[in-house]
Amino acid sequence: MTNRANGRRIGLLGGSFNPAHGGHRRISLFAREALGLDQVWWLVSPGNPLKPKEGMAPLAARLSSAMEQARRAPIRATAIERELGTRYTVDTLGAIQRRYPKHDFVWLMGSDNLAQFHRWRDWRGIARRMPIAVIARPGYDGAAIASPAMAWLRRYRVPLASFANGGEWSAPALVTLRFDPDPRSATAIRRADPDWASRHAGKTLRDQVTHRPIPSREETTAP
Ligand SMILES: Nc1ncnc2c1ncn2[C@@H]1O[C@H](COP(=O)(O)OP(=O)(O)OP(=O)(O)O)[C@@H](O)[C@H]1O
Ligand SMILES: O=C(O)c1ccc[n+]([C@@H]2O[C@H](COP(=O)([O-])O)[C@@H](O)[C@H]2O)c1
Repeated sequence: MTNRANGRRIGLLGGSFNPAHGGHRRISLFAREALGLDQVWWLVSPGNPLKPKEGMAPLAARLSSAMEQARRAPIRATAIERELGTRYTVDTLGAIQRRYPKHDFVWLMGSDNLAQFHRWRDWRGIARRMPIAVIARPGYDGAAIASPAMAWLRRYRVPLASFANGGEWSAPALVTLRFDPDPRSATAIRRADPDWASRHAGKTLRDQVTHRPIPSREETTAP
């Protein structure tokens, strides 16, 4: 991967991770390889502004499941939004870029999120902050292509090669990653195990013995 003095190429995957699953791991490793990233950081959200709180396990439980899924991979599970005090992605990304000015970031998301991206706060502002890579997801690709956000974003589409060759990144830029789509979802896991959230209802971040704080400023070591 890249070998620049301090800066690294980082993919950011935000999500509820309620719970994390093998699909998150697989798409992260796929995106890392395809885009030539050093690491992927998972931003386990304290609360998606568009999702109901009902059925949402505590952050500590979701972070714990994310750490489990990220094991022995160049993936770092974080609760960075809790630490930064941000709720909206546009604010989170600004704060991360200020904290890590030497890193290059790319926002990763599944095509289900692109389909409703136009409902996110200042979504064009997000696209202007960093490139976006969208990962195909079974059942959502049609809606993503026809989405209001895509009507604006499509003019910024770039070929995968422009990312992978280690060249300069600019934004807005949209790259679509096509691979053997992964049908796994947290919804399916919760359906199969409806008590998942309630079993973890009392967990707090303090219980999280394995909780590691977010990477220190300009940290360069792999997780
Ligand atoms: N199987 C998958 N294929 C492609 N993208 C995925 C997949 N699973 C999750 N993602 C993406 O990972 C990010 C975080 O997803 P999230 O934590 O909401 O999991 P989820 O499985 O989509 O959950 P839920 O079913 O509760 O909506 C989102 O950008 C989502 O699109
Ligand atoms: O900023 C917003 O307006 C916004 C609205 C909806 C979702 N998001 C982010 O989208 C990411 C994916 O969320 P989720 O719940 O679909 O996994 C997560 O990082 C959320 O914080 C952000």
